[in-house]
Order: sequence, then C-alpha cells, then structure tokens
Amino acid sequence: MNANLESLYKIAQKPSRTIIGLMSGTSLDGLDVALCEISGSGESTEVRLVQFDTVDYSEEIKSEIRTVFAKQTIDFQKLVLLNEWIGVLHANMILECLERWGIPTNKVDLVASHGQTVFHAPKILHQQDKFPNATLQIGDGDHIAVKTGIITLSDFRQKHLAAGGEGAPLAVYGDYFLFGKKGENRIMLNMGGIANFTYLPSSSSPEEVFVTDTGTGNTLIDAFTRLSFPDKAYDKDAEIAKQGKVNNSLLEALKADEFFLASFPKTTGPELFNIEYVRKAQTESNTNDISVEDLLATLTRFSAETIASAIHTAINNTTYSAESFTIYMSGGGAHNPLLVSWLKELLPCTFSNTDSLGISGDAKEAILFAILANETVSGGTSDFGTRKGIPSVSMGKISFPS
Ligand SMILES: Nc1ncnc2c1ncn2[C@@H]1O[C@H](COP(=O)(O)OP(=O)(O)OP(=O)(O)O)[C@@H](O)[C@H]1O
Ligand SMILES: CC(=O)N[C@H]1[C@@H]2OC[C@@H](O2)[C@@H](O)[C@@H]1O[C@H](C)C(=O)O
Repeated sequence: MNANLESLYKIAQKPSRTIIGLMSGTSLDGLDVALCEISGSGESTEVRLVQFDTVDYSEEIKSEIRTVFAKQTIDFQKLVLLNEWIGVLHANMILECLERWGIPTNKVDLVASHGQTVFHAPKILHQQDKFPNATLQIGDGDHIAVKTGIITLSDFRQKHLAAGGEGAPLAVYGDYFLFGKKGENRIMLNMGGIANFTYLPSSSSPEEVFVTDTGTGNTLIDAFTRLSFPDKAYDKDAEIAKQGKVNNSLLEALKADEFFLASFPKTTGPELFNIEYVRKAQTESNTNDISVEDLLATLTRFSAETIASAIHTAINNTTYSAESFTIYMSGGGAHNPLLVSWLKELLPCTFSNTDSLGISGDAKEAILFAILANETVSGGTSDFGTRKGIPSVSMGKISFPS
C-alpha cells in the first residue's frame, strides 16, 4: 500500500483525531485556526477545542485578495498567483500557531482547509440556465500538505455542488451533529460577513432540519465603515451606527431585492451585497446625501430585519411557536450590540450564544471544517433525507505531503 494511504488508514482508525480546522471568511479579517480533538462521527461526533487563534491578515494580504474578491472582471494572472500564495500563507500561519502553542506538527493528524472564497455564484445570482451553481475557493491544499507535512483536506464545497447543493452553507453538518437536541427547538445563527442559520427543531429529524443564508450580516456595514473611515476595519461596538437614525425609505429599497423572496435554502455573498447594491437603493429612494451615521444605522437595521424575517418565515412554516426557540448566536456580528438588540426586539425567541453550549462562537466555522474532514476520513454519509440543499455526501479533496 502507498505509505500516504497507509498513514491515512491508520488515522481513520484512531479512537480520536487531532485536526486543525481553517476558515477565512468573507470579512477578510484573518485566518481562524482551530486545533480540535475529535472522536466519533456523525451524530456521535464529540469535539474538544484545544487551541484557537485568529491570525490577522496584514493590509497587504487584504488588499491583494480584494483585487479579485467578488468581482466580475479581474486580472486572471493575479487569481492564479493568489491561489498558490494563499496556500503558502495559510501553511505558514498553521506553523506559526503550532510553534506558539508548543505543539509539534507530527502530533496533528489532519488539516481541514476551507480556503478563501473569491466568488460565489449560485444560479439565483448568475441566472444562466446552462450553468450549474458554482463557487470558487482558493489557497491550494497541496501547498499546506507539503509545507506542514500534514495530510490536508480542502475544497469542501465542490462535492456539495456536484451533489446538487449550492456549495453552502455547510454549517448544518456541524450544527446538526453537535447541537441537534431532541426536545429543544434551536436555531444556530451565524453572523459573519453573510448571515446564515441552521434550523434544528425539537424532533431533531433530518427531514425538518435545514440551513440557509439570510443575506448580509456585516459585509455592508464593514464596507461603508471602511469607505468613510479608512483606518477602521468595522464599526466597533456599533459606535457610529448608534449615533445615526434608520432611514426607512432606504431600508425599504434595500429589502426589495428578489433574493429575499426566494424560498429556502438559498445562498448569497458580497457578489450581490456590495457597495453598488447600496448605491442603487440610495438612488431609488432618493437618499444619496444621508450621513454616514444614518447610513450605518440603516445597514445595521437591514441586517437585523432580514435575519429576523427569515427566522420568522422558517418558524411560521411549522407548528412550533416562536417563543419555544432558542437562538444561539455566533460569528463577529454577535459582538455588535446594536444588531443584537434589534434582533431581540424583532424576535420573541430566547437568545443565547454557542459558547453556552461549549463551543466558541468565533471558532465555530473553523471547527466545522475539522468536523467535515473527520467525517470524510472516518465517518459516513450522514442521512439528511431528501431535503434539498443538504446532500448526504463526504466532502474535501485529500492532499498528501509527499
Ligand atoms: N465588537 C464588534 N462590534 C461590531 N462588529 C463586530 C465586532 N466584532 C466583530 N464584528 C464584526 O464581525 C466581522 C467578522 O466576523 P466573522 O469573522 O464572523 O466573519 P467571517 O467569518 O469573515 O464571515 P463569513 O462567516 O460570512 O464568511 C467584522 O468584520 C465585524 O463586522
Ligand atoms: C461561499 C461561502 O464561502 N459562503 C460562506 C459565507 O460565510 C457565511 C455564509 O456565506 C456561508 O454560506 C458560508 O460559510 C459557512 C462556513 C458555511 O458554509 O456554513
């Protein structure tokens, strides 16, 4: 047997595996690195987060990624160069973390790398019948495997697409395995650049569970903060938005997109929710000259209302009462006090965060990829019934170090 396959075979049979999950999301703030100890698989998966760090992206890395990020027209050579460069950077970031944590590379069984999404194009966005749903993550896994010497799984979204999904959100696989609980109505709400939630009703039945994006989380707030205050990456603690007033005409124009009428599950990204999207809504609502404070208040309200409306729709489609649900928040938006206070005003549910369930909300997405790799190496194809958007598949391409 090939020596690489033999070592993978041994890893697959271990009672527990040490897996590094990596996620760098649409906010481009940095690389989340989660060192996990994982045992079991599927619904009996157990995860212990041993170490977690976000390695901040330098201004150089952010601006290089932004040259191709969510853009229709790009320098094609730059995309090719970035695919390799990000792979190397991510490998170095893993090595930095391991050194800081005092953990040798040979103690790690697997790396699970999401890569950097550069363009997400579900049919609802590209609207070209002959082309399927599509998405592209860069930062090649081979660089990570060769540089770290650790078997690496990467490019998880392509199998999901091949099996009929939109390539996202994948959160459901981790949320259902870790947080699905018979007898409790739970919603796992992640507010990153884009917001999404996993619906976990008390039946815990795979037939009822689903996951969907809701629209923008922080991406528009971040973009307009950066535009007016180039030294700020985001509106920390909603300090700017809190000084403004929601402009209702603009809010209605922002909510008018057909994405909000489409049924679940659906996915989106900054390819739709970007500066041009807001400028168009401002022109339509004659609000081009509103202050940056009012604009940020309105964009924060836009996130709150669209998240709340999607959750209302999900609950209204069932016989459960809204009051019986607990919403477990995660992602950077859970740190935005204005967004959270508006969500609490708009939804009669109980609010908590994933930390109260023993999983750090900031680490949750990186942990998800460690779980997906664990599933591929030693689990199965967990059955999500026939529900659209959650194919029962194993995901990730395997890169060997040699
Ligand atoms: N204290 C805070 N106040 C306001 N907003 C905050 C705060 N802390 C974090 N955020 C927001 O969270 C964002 C980062 O969120 P996160 O890391 O979850 O996004 P991401 O993983 O890149 O996105 P996605 O999940 O869409 O891929 C920041 O850009 C900022 O908008
Ligand atoms: C294409 C892509 O990278 N999508 C991300 C993004 O960030 C949040 C939301 O949009 C979600 O759909 C997804 O990531 C998480 C990890 C997911 O797949 O569940």
